[in-house]
Amino acid sequence: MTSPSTYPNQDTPRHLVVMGVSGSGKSTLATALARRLSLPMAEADEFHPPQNIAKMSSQIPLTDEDRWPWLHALRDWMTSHAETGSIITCSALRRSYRDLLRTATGDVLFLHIDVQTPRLQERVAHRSGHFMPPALLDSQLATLEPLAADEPGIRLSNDSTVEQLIDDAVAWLSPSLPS
Ligand SMILES: Nc1ncnc2c1ncn2[C@@H]1O[C@H](COP(=O)(O)OP(=O)(O)OP(=O)(O)O)[C@@H](O)[C@H]1O
Ligand SMILES: O=C(O)[C@H](O)[C@@H](O)[C@H](O)[C@H](O)CO
Repeated sequence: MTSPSTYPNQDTPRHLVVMGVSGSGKSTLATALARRLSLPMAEADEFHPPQNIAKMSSQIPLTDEDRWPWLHALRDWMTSHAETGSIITCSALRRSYRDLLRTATGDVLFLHIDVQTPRLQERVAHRSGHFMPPALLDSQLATLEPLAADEPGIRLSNDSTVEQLIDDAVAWLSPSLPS
């Protein structure tokens, strides 16, 4: 995984994509980072068409065909925030999905929150009021292709507290943040 310091031009807008399977803590980290870095934020779940939400709610995993229009919409949202940069949550499970998101205007960096499976199972089992059923976690994990060595991003272990995660993310980003 490449460091953001390989993008030394601080004038280039930077989009941060907080990625990972369901329940990994994307919304929690992205909300805190958006506040810390004063970046506009979007939640990928808000970009799903109703039929995708209905499918997942019925315990049917999304296919690539279900995901492409959704990923295009997210990519376009990032491009529309090219002047400021942005932060989004997005599962971004496959390399090909990330390749598409990387076509947004500006640099696109991925922060993958990696959580041990038993901890994930516990989290999704105990959360209420969310459309995503715990039964879909296995398919999320099976679909996940972790960041490859040539993909600009970082793997963050979410066995730590939210505060520690934020500090790790900010420390990793700091070479590229305006001083
Ligand atoms: N670092 C952490 N330590 C302990 N619990 C956490 C941590 N991060 C998030 N959580 C908890 O895990 C649950 C899932 O978090 P969150 O909603 O942020 O995940 P998510 O990846 O956005 O989920 P989804 O994609 O399914 O919407 C929440 O109950 C949240 O409070
Ligand atoms: O790519 C996908 O299968 C979806 O984005 C899912 O990951 C959920 O929308 C999200 O995780 C909410 O729980």
